[in-house]
Amino acid sequence: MTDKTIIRFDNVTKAYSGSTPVLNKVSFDIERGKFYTLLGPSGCGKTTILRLIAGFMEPTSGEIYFNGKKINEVPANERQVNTVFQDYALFPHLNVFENVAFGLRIKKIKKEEINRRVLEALKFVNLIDFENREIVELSGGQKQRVAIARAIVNDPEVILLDEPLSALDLKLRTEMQYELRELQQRLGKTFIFVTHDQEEALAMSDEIFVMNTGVIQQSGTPMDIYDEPINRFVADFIGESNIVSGTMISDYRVQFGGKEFACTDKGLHANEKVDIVIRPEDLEITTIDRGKMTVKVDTQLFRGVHFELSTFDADGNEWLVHSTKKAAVGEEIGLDFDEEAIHVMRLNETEEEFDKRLESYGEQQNEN
Ligand SMILES: Nc1ncnc2c1ncn2[C@@H]1O[C@H](COP(=O)(O)OP(=O)(O)OP(=O)(O)O)[C@@H](O)[C@H]1O
Repeated sequence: MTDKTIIRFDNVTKAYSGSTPVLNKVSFDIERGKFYTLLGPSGCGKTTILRLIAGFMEPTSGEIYFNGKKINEVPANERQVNTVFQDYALFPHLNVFENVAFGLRIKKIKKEEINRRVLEALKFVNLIDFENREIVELSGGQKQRVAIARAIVNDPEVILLDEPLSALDLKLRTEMQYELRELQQRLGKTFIFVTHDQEEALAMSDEIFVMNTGVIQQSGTPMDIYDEPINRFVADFIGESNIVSGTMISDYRVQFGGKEFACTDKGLHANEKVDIVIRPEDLEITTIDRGKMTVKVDTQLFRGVHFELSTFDADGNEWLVHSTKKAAVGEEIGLDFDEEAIHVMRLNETEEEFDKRLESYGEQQNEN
């Protein structure tokens, strides 16, 4: 734990009413002032983590710390945390001002201070002049902003956002992604954002926790996770990937698709079974004699910035290719790629082991 740590989960398990745990020994640190995203498929436990942070329930085992103090049993209204819910949870019978003022009125704060704080919060979310509007008179994006104003008016240290953009159409959703990120930076508060949309997570976050079935599979910056996925699940969930099985031959040599290739990985056992990832944009179309691999083009789509090809090697492995060059359907082509494009993933490696292994590659580079 460092001075910057605001929330710590230490081996937190949560089981609802005696059933199998929906969170299984989850540990992580959240630093002050950063934008975090919990990313994962439906039912993996993202909302459960938010509820535990908010204090809507207690963990079955493990400890939760806030600013270094254990808060497992601290009630929700005594935590420095506010939540923005998926459906906004606004009061339809109150206008915009009263929706934002609601929590402050309950706390019996003076009228002048309520006025000042509500108007300040509305200004923050660009809703000045909207204070007398009824909720039904607002667009989806405006309702969203009222919900955010209602969270920030309490001046919490942490704001939790549970899929807050999922009800918006694609265009507004993209606009709100910029807006939320910018708002977080202006406020300088810690945001913990839940989504199952990987593009949203990559675009908005300082740090992403990729979750599956109650555990965090990998945490890191968007680029770290995209460039160095820890396993098949993460590689498949974040961006598009070509994933095949392979065998390590020796340090810096790996075999897949019936051929041997140079790679940048070391420290694995000879003959160790591994998974291989190559991103579609790292594959270049070339002639068969220049290619490291020969594949047959099955389909080709024009995607505006690139062509998207589905190709197959002789072993029947599919290789997706994103390229500015085009090929002909049915044609045999060569695929070229750098050795850095090959990501070797150990089977069942823990995040700690994985990080250590990658660090050792860095040390090697520094020595050279
Ligand atoms: N109150 C509850 N009682 C029993 N089981 C629950 C309860 N709330 C959630 N669950 C179960 O716990 C698991 C995790 O739920 P959670 O809401 O945390 O997932 P999620 O990742 O947020 O999913 P989604 O993206 O669909 O919201 C799910 O299998 C869900 O059915």
